[in-house]
Amino acid sequence: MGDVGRVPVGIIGASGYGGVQLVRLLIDHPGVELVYLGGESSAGKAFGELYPHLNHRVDLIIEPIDLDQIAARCQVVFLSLPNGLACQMAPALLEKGCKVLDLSADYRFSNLETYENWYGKTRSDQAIAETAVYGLPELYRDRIAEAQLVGCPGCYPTASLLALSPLLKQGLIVPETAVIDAKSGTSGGGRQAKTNLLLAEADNSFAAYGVARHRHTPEIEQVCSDLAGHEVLVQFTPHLIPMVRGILSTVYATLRDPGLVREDLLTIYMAFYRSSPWVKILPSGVYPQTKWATGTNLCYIGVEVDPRTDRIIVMSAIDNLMKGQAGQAIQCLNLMMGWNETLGLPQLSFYP
Ligand SMILES: NC(=O)C1=CN([C@@H]2O[C@H](COP(=O)(O)OP(=O)(O)OC[C@H]3O[C@@H](n4cnc5c(N)ncnc54)[C@H](OP(=O)(O)O)[C@@H]3O)[C@@H](O)[C@H]2O)C=CC1
Ligand SMILES: CC(=O)N[C@@H](CCC(=O)OP(=O)(O)O)C(=O)O
Repeated sequence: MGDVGRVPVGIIGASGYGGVQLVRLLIDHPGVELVYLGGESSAGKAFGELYPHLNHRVDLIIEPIDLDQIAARCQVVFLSLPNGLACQMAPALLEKGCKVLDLSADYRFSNLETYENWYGKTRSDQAIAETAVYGLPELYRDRIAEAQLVGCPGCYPTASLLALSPLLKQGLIVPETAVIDAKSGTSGGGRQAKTNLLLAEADNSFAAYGVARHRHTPEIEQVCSDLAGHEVLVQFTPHLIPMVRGILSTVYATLRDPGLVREDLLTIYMAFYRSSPWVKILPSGVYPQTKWATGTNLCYIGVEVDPRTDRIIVMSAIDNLMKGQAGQAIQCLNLMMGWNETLGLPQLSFYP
């Protein structure tokens, strides 16, 4: 068991990019003790052997996955696994009373038919999926605080939804006109070897992929529909850019009231995110850069209006492994445990 007062926490999938980012954050988190790391091909290796720069801080061995044992040792379990595995593990952990935060797509959809159609996997745990809360704190803070199971958002949906939410919630745009043009660094694809993520393939190159069919589209649409109060379809195009960390999402939409100017919209965004410590609305005329967010859980948002087209253009920048993944999962953990949303997350920001 963990130290008195500290919550014992485990990570399944500790060797991956999400896993190592969780480890780096959790070893300095004052509320938790990291007691278990699990994996498949890495099982049996010392974590410090895989990540020597953390050897002096982490003396855990990556263990094979025994759910009974994990539940006996951990109060909270992070699942940082490829899609389709969390749904095989979460039910047993939940039944034994663990709180579960899943970083994959398995528990992001309330309707599993959508998941099955887009992810090509069959599921039989609709009842459990319905208990899961979508882990975007800026929209679902109260529900996350009560949840036993959180389905953490994808990286593109996080950046894109934070840009779109104030507009949808207040009916300021025609939802169907939303076009999302997003760019990600290569770490978004995970640590496993993939040809398109090799330096020789990705460097000095910039291209769209998954055009008109990327699986983050229905995830973004689910939340947009929730905010708009009716079914909304959006156009989402992701791009791979030659950098390691970061996402820049640029969102275009037609304003319902063509009289709105940039300053009006900035006031609306600032009010919407007034109680959200991890969203920074940039001053008038300043647009976000991905490097400002690197290593932080921050989402930077810049807003512009084009009076010639009556379109709003919103730009959001995050670190895909932080606000887009591990950092956001810890923000959710903080809410689930009744702690301050910022606990254990680095405050450093490159923009004042
Ligand atoms: N990278 C990103 O920017 C983001 C990723 N996500 C999602 O988070 C999840 C983790 O992503 P990421 O960290 O990038 O992935 P990685 O490919 O870097 O890591 C995957 C992890 O899963 C483990 N694993 C794979 N197969 C099995 C198995 N059969 N049983 C047990 N463990 C297994 C691996 O362990 P081992 O090495 O031991 O085999 C490894 O630790 C994914 O669902 C991803 O889609 C979400 C938001 C952003
Ligand atoms: C650059 C890159 O490959 N990015 C990943 C998105 C990572 C992510 O958030 O995926 P999940 O929804 O599976 O969690 C992709 O487009 O598949």
